[in-house]
Amino acid sequence: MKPVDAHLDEILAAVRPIDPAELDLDDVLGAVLAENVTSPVALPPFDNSAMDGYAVRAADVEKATEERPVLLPVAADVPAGEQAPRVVEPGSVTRVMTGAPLPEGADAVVPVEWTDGGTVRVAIHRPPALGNAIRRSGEDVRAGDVVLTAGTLIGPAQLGILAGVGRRTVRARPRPRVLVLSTGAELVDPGLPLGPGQIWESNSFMLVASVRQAGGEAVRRSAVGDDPAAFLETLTGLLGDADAVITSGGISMGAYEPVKEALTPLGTVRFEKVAMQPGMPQGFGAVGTRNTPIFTLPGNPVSSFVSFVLFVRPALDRMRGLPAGPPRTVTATTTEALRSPDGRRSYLRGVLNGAEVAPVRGQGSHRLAALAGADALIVVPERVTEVPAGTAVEVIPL
Ligand SMILES: Nc1nc2c(c(=O)[nH]1)N[C@H]1C(S)=C(S)[C@@H](COP(=O)(O)OP(=O)(O)OC[C@H]3O[C@@H](n4cnc5c(N)ncnc54)[C@H](O)[C@@H]3O)O[C@H]1N2
Ligand code: MOO
Repeated sequence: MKPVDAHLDEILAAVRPIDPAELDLDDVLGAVLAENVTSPVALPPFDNSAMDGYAVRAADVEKATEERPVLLPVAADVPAGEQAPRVVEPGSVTRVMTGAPLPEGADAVVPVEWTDGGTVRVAIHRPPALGNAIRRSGEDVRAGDVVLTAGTLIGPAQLGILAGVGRRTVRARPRPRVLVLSTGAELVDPGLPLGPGQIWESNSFMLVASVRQAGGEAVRRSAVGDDPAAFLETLTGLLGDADAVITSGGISMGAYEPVKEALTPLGTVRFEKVAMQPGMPQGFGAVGTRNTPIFTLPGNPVSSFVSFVLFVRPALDRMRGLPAGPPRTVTATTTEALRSPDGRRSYLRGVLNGAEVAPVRGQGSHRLAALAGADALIVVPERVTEVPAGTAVEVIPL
């Protein structure tokens, strides 16, 4: 059987980062920057007030106390968005709002809470320190500074600074578009009634969610029947400009294996057994004129889920231009004894609790409810068949 690591290596060697494109800011959440972004201006662009209050010359109000407030005329009023009067003359103040430009000569802002809030004259009853509540031009970013580097994953905060430096579009690798197809004549869409021998289709929902969580966009097509020709037609029809395809089911040793039967003659998808439990039957290759990578995952729901974590997720990372490799593991102590088949690496579902991990009840690869109660995969190496309680094990947090 093929080792897990060899299968992942083969996949990572075959998939390439998606070409960058000029993307609108509204479409870049989850994309990965393909340029260094510099700021054309300083941020803040001008000295401005950090509080609603009064721009003053600190020396004018240094003697202010609760008992003896200093009374000064309000010479001007500057809301945010207005240009400041050129200068605040000694012995007067300018009323300012948060974000308003500071008038020349002002060296402190007195928050309105330290005053009587006057608009013609103001009584200030507490002296500000020099520079109080002033945000200096360029203290966040200087003009020409690189604010984000190529390879950065764009999240909400990164979107904030892109907009903050005035960018409407950026060059970035878009999120991979993934077509998700599930196969099986026994499958019925949730929401519809079940007939005899039928079950509700769950893999396509789980895999679409996995794709989205992994930073991709997904298109779902559930319950393609068990006819290889119909499967191939559906695949070809939906392939379009997808960056990757995931299928579930139809790849093992049964009499009706539409995915395997449809794709094997193409010669571009390899079906093999990978030394793991669950998820032993695997297929990977390329389809269509654009050599779109295809992952044919086993139909058992837990097998599909684990295969995504081990193989598809790293591949999507590579396609996004992010560092890609096996899932991150932590070490924990198992609270119970574990069993694993000889020659296969097990990924047992478990619950991680600090430095301890407990396997969930029900390790069968059809046990969706048990999977839903887990938040980690406990890794048992190929040659290990029994792990006593209290042993340190590697764990993949989910
Ligand atoms: N004789 C053998 N039988 C099986 C072997 C084997 O080596 N020899 N391998 C077993 C293993 S391991 C797995 S995993 C499965 C993989 O089978 P397929 O990928 O062909 O999947 P199916 O046969 O279509 O389905 C398996 C199982 O999962 C249920 N299923 C499938 N798709 C969905 C879905 N979208 N939503 C919910 N449930 C789904 C399906 O009803 C079956 O119960 O093969 C073993 N057999
Ligand atoms: O390898 Mo299968 O994936 O056990 O259920």
